[in-house]
Amino acid sequence: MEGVDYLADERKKTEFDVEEMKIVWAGSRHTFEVSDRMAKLVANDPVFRKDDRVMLARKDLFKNTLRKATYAWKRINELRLSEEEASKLRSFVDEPAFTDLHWGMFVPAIKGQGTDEQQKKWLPLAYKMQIIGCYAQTELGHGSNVQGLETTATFDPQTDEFVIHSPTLTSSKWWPGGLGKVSTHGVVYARLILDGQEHGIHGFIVQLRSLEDHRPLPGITVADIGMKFGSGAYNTMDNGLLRFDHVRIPRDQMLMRVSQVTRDGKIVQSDVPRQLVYGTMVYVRQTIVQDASIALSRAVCIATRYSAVRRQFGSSNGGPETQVIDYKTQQSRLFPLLASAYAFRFVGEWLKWLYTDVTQRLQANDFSTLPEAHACTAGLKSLTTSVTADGIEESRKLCGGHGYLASSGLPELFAVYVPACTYEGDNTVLMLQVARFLMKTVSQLGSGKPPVGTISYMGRIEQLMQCRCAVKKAGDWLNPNAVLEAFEARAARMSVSCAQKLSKFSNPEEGFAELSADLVEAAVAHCQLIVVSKFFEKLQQDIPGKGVKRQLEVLCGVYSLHLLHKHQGDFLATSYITPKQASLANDQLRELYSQVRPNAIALVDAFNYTDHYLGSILGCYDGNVYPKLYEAAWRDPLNDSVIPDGYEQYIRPLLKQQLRVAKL
Ligand SMILES: CCC/C=C/C(=O)SCCNC(=O)CCNC(=O)[C@H](O)C(C)(C)COP(=O)([O-])OP(=O)([O-])OC[C@H]1O[C@@H](n2cnc3c(N)ncnc32)[C@H](O)[C@@H]1OP(=O)([O-])[O-]
Ligand SMILES: Cc1cc2nc3c(=O)[nH]c(=O)nc-3n(C[C@H](O)[C@H](O)[C@H](O)COP(=O)(O)OP(=O)(O)OC[C@H]3O[C@@H](n4cnc5c(N)ncnc54)[C@H](O)[C@@H]3O)c2cc1C
Repeated sequence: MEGVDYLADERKKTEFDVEEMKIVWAGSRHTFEVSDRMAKLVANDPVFRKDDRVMLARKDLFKNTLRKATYAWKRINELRLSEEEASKLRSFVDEPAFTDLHWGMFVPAIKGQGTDEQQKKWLPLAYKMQIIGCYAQTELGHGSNVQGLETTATFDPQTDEFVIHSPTLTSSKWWPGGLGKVSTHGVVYARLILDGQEHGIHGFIVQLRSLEDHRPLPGITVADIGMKFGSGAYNTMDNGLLRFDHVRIPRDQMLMRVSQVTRDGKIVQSDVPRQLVYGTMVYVRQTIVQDASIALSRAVCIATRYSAVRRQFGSSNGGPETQVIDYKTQQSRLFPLLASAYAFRFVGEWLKWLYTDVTQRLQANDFSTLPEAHACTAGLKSLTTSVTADGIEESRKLCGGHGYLASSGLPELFAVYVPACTYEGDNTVLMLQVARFLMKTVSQLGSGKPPVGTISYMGRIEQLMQCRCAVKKAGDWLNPNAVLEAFEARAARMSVSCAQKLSKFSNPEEGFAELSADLVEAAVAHCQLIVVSKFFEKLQQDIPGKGVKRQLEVLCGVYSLHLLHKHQGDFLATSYITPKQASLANDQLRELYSQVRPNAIALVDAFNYTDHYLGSILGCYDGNVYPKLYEAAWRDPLNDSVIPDGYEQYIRPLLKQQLRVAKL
């Protein structure tokens, strides 16, 4: 029935002010209002329709994306949207496109690594989209190991130019989004060669296509790399390949904030650390953490609403069957994901602050917090994307068979999301960077330089190595100090144990390689501690609205205790807790699930997602799932005719043959 809210009874159970929770989720009233306005603008515009996407062949799909991206740009200009509004609008269009890389990497690379003069020249062109850019770093043979890139940029002092060249097949650029068919320019990463000597990897602005007819410029070979995982999904993006045959660019197109090359071909290093060449990746990793909470919350919203609609077993006297959300097993799989979505939201908010802080310091030539910013962005990118990718797949399973339908929205969400575990740094490679930072911190303990920021707990290492958990009853696990100490002791002990094992190797690099699996586990423990502690910090803030803070306390409990339960091996092996205390944590967790249950629907309503953005019949706001599934089935092109194409050619002769066999 039109207009009926099938989840109304669920919504009546809510114990908190959902409107206020929407503000908490958005980050501020202003952000909420902008998001809400942009989401509705996109949802109400038929050009942004996306339910047909999985049916389209690649060429049509790509052209459709070009149409939407161009139309979005037109609307942004017509409505004179601010940068914030424009970025929200693009995100609600919800379709990977060349614009993601233009705004998300090309522009930030010029901003972060270009001199003032270079910014003045290139940014206005990019802001007006008079040039379209991509970020061309990865090569066919080299992705994780940036120092292993093979593309060369050789300075020619005769002409005051760099010669960009791809010396081997494996040096072909491979993967950059927007490169395959659209970008006119790229920030290309290459090995700088001056007078026959190598000077490491640097970024160069290179024009790739003519601004007149879009043809590749002389010496440039460029194409799309082909279909990727899933239908629809990331295939809207033209990830590309690119080869250079001695392509010449003016000297001033090397991004020169970190190092400058003079007219006579000498390199001048500024005070800026060389790692700032990697600055765009740090920026994007930070945004990926914020995006993880969005992707996970979408999947959880779908799975939660559908779990309240779906009923299986337990009917007595002809009454309705049990809502699957009432099964404890369903709760123990779903509610930790719900809590993780909120946890990632808050840690993402904090990471954005950290990034802004480090950027301001860098501008004042204070580089002291750069190593921590690198470790936090790398580690949290790795942790949150891994959990989110697994969480989307778990949400699909939580929806049973119907979760496998494209119309559930989950298969496409998964296919679009999973590469986040790989791009911007493979998750294992990034966790090893965190481990390197942890080992360095442990080795410097006692040097008189106290660890600060997210690593400051290491300053209490003696206490953390000796303390024992004081929990006596399940309710004691609700005490934030008990939980924090447990996570700190676990992280500290795992790091120290790795450092002790490492010290037995005469060659530290060999030891690091040998122990790398243990080191990744220690890094994960450290990153989980950051998320838990940032959730507790959020709860210290003034949070208005009836029952809002209480719900967040419950979710924080679910987040931390489900991790404690899942990783109880770590907590037991490091002798911080006893098996009895582990069991009490699990008892408390079960109790918390019961407290989440009546509020579950309202907690996902607080994400404020439109049905358009969710793109899921199972997750639609009114819960009217079955008629919508039935109607959607009829819209499938296969159902355009009763007798399928191919009947005469294949099915009929087959059946005829069966008939002949039967007559024999
Ligand atoms: C929408 C999707 C679009 C996708 C786009 C893409 O995927 S784009 C492509 C994305 N591609 C990728 O993401 C590729 C991933 N790979 C990489 O980022 C690098 O190759 C690496 C970090 C793995 C190794 O780096 P390396 O070989 O240079 O060296 P090393 O390990 O020997 O470390 C030396 C020192 O540098 C430090 N340090 C390192 N990074 C940073 C940083 N960002 N900041 C600050 N510091 C940093 C490190 O801590 C260490 O410090 P220490 O101990 O001396 O005090
Ligand atoms: C959808 C998508 C979009 C992308 N967009 C861009 C873009 O716009 N621009 C761009 O430049 N690049 C882009 N990339 C490339 C991306 O950044 C790389 O794929 C990524 O950095 C991983 O590198 P790799 O492919 O070399 O993986 P590999 O390093 O080859 O990884 C293979 C395996 O080896 C393991 N491994 C590697 N090194 C180590 C180690 N030291 N220790 C232990 N294990 C290790 C990894 O964990 C992984 O299991 C994109 C990739 C994808 C999938």
